[in-house]
Amino acid sequence: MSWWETADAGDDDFDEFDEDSIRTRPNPKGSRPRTKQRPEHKDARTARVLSVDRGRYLVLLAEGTADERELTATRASELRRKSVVTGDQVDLVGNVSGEQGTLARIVRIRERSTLLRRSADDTDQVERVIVANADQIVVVVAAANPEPRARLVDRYLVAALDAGIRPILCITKTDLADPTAFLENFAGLDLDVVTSGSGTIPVADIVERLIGHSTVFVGHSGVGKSTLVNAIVPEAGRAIGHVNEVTGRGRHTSSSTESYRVRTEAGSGWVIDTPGVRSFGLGHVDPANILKAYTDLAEIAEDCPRGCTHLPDAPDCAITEAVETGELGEGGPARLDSFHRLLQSVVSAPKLGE
Ligand SMILES: Nc1nc2c(ncn2[C@@H]2O[C@H](COP(=O)(O)OP(=O)(O)OP(=O)(O)O)[C@@H](O)[C@H]2O)c(=O)[nH]1
Ligand SMILES: [Zn+2]
Repeated sequence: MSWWETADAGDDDFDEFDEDSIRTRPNPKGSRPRTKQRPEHKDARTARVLSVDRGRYLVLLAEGTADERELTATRASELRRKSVVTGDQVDLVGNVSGEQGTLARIVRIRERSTLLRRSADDTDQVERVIVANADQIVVVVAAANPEPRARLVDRYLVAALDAGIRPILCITKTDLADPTAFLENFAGLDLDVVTSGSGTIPVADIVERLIGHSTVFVGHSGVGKSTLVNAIVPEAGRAIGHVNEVTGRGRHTSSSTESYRVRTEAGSGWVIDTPGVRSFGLGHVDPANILKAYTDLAEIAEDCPRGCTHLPDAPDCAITEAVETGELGEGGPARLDSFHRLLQSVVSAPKLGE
C-alpha cells in the first residue's frame, strides 16, 4: 500500500471537522449576530496552517520574522463545524509560546483567497475542502507507467479553474515516453507545461515558478510526485508539517496535506503536497467558472443564445461559430476541443443529491 492510499484511508478522520460537507444545511436563522456570543479576541495572533492531523493543527506563527515558530493548536468550539484546512490563515489565542506540550487555540479563520475543493464522487459522498489560499496547482502526470489519461487531467484542471487557481502541468517520466502526442490534448488551453525525466528533473525551472506563490501538487499514485517534491524541497523528509509533538504521532500517518517552504535568494514560496487527493468529484463546479477562465471565449460567448451550454450540440453557440469562421485562428479547433472536454467533465459529474 502506498502512502497515498494510507492517507486516503485516514480521510474519514476529518469528517467531523468538515464544514463544507454537502450534508450541511443552511442556517434557518440566517446570519447570527455572533459577536454577542463570543469575545473578539483582540490579542489574537495570525498564523499559517501547515498541516492538519485529526483535530490538531501544526501552524506557523510570525512567518518570516526572527520570532517565527511552529506551534500545535486546537480548534475553539466557537468555530463549530467550520473546518480549518492546510493553507488557512488563522487567529490564535492561548499559549502561543510553541513550547513542547503547549496548545494554542484557533478562534478565527481569515478570509480565504481560494479554496480547492472536491465533491462527491463514486467512492465518496462528502464534499471536502483540500487546501485554502493556494494560487497555483501543479498537476503531475506521467508520460508512461502509469499511462496518462487526458480526462483525468481535465478533472484536475476544471477543479483548479473553478477555484481560480492557476494550473501548471508537469509531465514526468519523459525518459520512458515522448509526451508530445498526449500534450496535444491541451494545445488550446494556454497551459504552462513542464517536463521532467529520470535524471533531468528541471528543479530550477519549477522552483522559479514557486517563488512568491502557494502551490498545491496533485497527481495519482505512481506518477512520481514524491520524487518531484523531494527534488524541489530536499529537506522535505525532515521538514515542517510532519511530526505532531502533542499526539506523538509519527510521519506520514494521516490524511494530512503537508507544507514545505522553498527558499531561494530570490524569495520563498510554499509547496503543499496532497497525499489525499486521489480523485476529483466535480459536482460543485459551475460551468460558468470554466468559461470565465478563458477570457477570449467568454467574450465571444456574450453573443450566445440565452442558456447556451457551449457544448458541441448547443445550437447557434457563438464560440463554435467563431471557430468555424476562423475567428479564433489556426489553434481555434484545438482550443474548442479542449474547452468542450473540460465542460463535458463538469456536465457529466455526479451532482449533489443524485
Ligand atoms: N523512469 C522514471 N521513473 C520515475 C521518474 N520519476 C519517478 N519515477 C519512479 O516512479 C515510481 C513512483 O515514484 P514516486 O515518486 O513514488 O511516485 P508518487 O507519485 O509519489 O507515488 P505514490 O508515492 O504512490 O503516491 C518510483 O519507482 C520512481 O523511482 C522519472 O522521471 N522517470
Ligand atoms: Zn455558446
